[in-house]
Amino acid sequence: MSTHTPVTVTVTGAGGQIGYALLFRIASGAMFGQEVPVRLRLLEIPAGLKSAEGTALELQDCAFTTLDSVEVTDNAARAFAGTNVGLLVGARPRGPGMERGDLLSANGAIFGPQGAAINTGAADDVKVLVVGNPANTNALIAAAHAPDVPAERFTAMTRLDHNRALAQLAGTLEVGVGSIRNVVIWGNHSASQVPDVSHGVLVGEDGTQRPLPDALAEALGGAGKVAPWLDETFIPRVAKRGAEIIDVRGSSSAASAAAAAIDHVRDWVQGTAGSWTSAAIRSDGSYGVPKGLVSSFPVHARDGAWEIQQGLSMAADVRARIDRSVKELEEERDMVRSLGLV
Ligand SMILES: NC(=O)c1ccc[n+]([C@@H]2O[C@H](COP(=O)([O-])OP(=O)(O)OC[C@H]3O[C@@H](n4cnc5c(N)ncnc54)[C@H](O)[C@@H]3O)[C@@H](O)[C@H]2O)c1
Ligand SMILES: O=C(O)C[C@H](O)C(=O)O
Repeated sequence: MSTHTPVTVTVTGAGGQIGYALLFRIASGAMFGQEVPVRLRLLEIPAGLKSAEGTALELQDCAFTTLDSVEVTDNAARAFAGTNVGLLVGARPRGPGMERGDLLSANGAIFGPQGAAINTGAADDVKVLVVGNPANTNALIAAAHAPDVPAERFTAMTRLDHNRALAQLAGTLEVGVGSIRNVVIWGNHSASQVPDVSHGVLVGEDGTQRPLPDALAEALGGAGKVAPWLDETFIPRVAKRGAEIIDVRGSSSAASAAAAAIDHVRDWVQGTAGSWTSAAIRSDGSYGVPKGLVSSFPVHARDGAWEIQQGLSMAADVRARIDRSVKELEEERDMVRSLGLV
């Protein structure tokens, strides 16, 4: 029997498709390791309760040694009482004829009350990852309703975009994903996001490091081919991968989103051991991103806190792309402000 204190994890939208891909991995120890028991709280709306209850039955049947308990509820206060990690997955999808303002307003009605429930009842060390879209601005809304929780504990997921970038690069370079380091996703989790390879390195089997742009030049057949490949192939492929998955699969990414959520929280809790990754976190004004916006940065984690990797140089085209993505985040923030949601 484990001597570790159990971690309480709340997953909203637990009856949905990401929930189904996520909960079994959390329960089996993928997020906190094999020594840490997990107490799961599954939050759904009444229409989703049956599905979540079915998932809870299956979780029980897995007999995971790391699973302490599972509770299903449609009551946010109950779901977040004492929670250490909140995974806010359930969101209102964009319906036919719905404008961006309608979508933000519908999500404000979800993330505002959930932020308030976290404020009232969550554990002092609570960490929140927002997955439900529009993730960055939903995180902003939730944080605004939790004035007693440090705002930097509300993060949004761009790890899936980061992982997609690694996979595209690994395919092009014909190397394993594990040999690619220091790729960054900047900005919003939307088509305006900025996948940036300019600081990337390729680590050889003997530990030698090579700038990623040089490795790409060799793979693509010349240094002059890198910029067009980044502009016309790599960046749009990564930024629009969500739409590609929806097109091919008939519904949005689920298992890859769940895997990215595991990566994000595992790194946040356990640390990144010197390397960096990407996460949307509250801006402290770094890299000219207005303070308070939840934007994706190159980050590393230490002692349970994200830190922005500082001092990276930036080419003019990367800067211009980041400015466009940040402008979109500012527009979303202004819209939720005008709706009284933050
Ligand atoms: N950030 C990312 O990289 C990323 C990647 C993939 C998907 N997403 C987003 O994640 C969200 C969930 O995707 P999915 O495929 O699981 O959707 P889904 O429709 O299968 O499941 C969503 C679930 O949320 C529930 N729900 C709705 N409102 C709720 C509320 N107030 N409280 C609790 N539960 C609520 C629904 O009943 C449903 O069961 C979507 O917004 C999707 O766009 C984000
Ligand atoms: O792109 C989407 O609409 C779904 C999700 O955010 C994704 O990136 O897969």
